[in-house]
Amino acid sequence: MLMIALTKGRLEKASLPLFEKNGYGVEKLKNKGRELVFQDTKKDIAYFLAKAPDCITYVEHGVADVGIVGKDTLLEENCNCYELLDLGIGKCQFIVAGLSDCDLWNMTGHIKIGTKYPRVARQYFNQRGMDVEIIKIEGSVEVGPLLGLCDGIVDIMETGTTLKENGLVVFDTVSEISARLIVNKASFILKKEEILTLLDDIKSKEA
Ligand SMILES: Nc1ncnc2c1ncn2[C@@H]1O[C@H](COP(=O)(O)OP(=O)(O)OP(=O)(O)O)[C@@H](O)[C@H]1O
Ligand SMILES: O=P(O)(O)OC[C@H]1O[C@H](OP(=O)(O)OP(=O)(O)O)[C@H](O)[C@@H]1O
Repeated sequence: MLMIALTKGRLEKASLPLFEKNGYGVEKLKNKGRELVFQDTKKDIAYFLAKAPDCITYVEHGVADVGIVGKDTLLEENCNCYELLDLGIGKCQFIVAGLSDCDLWNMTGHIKIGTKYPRVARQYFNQRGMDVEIIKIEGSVEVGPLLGLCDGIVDIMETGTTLKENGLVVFDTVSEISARLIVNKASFILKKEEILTLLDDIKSKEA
């Protein structure tokens, strides 16, 4: 039996078609209430829903054999597991943004950056040789520069609508993001065949 941790929310919705179109029985996941653990109706697989960093924790501890998590979370958290597949879903970018009248790169003095991803932001600004203060924000990150909490943000952009509607512009792209399939290291030895079958089933057939 394989146990799969799915990131709740956007990635959960984007992952379901990958399973569905390849003969997996995920209808209970599609029509769920508050239930969080589901048995596949066609395969010997169980799925459960968790927040992205918790998916990593469950996979690292071997409670889940496999997880589906965004590259953003993998870059932010230390993940001691195998990243085996780019699923090509949940595509977006890490960007640096701010108000259009802010010249972030030529600012002198104390620079403040708001982000949900302090590690990614710290690494980015360190690489540019910029000493900035990182302020951790849990969501609605675009509000930070608007209200003067910070000069710039490091956040996810998908369509660009949230930035645009809040009067912010992109200063730089940090990296591309998509959902990845991660695997517990011991599971990859003990359940190799099951895992390789899953990988083969759900990897993009167009490639
Ligand atoms: N527009 C987007 N905004 C945020 N994440 C996106 C977007 N598009 C794809 N993703 C991916 O989806 C994952 C989950 O995002 P989602 O918005 O569902 O939850 P979250 O905002 O990270 O957490 P929370 O449950 O606190 O809202 C992200 O980690 C990222 O990999
Ligand atoms: O480029 P867009 O298509 O507008 O998407 C980007 C927005 O989506 C995410 O926020 P989310 O909706 O997850 O809400 P949050 O701010 O509470 O994390 C992200 O943090 C951006 O704010």
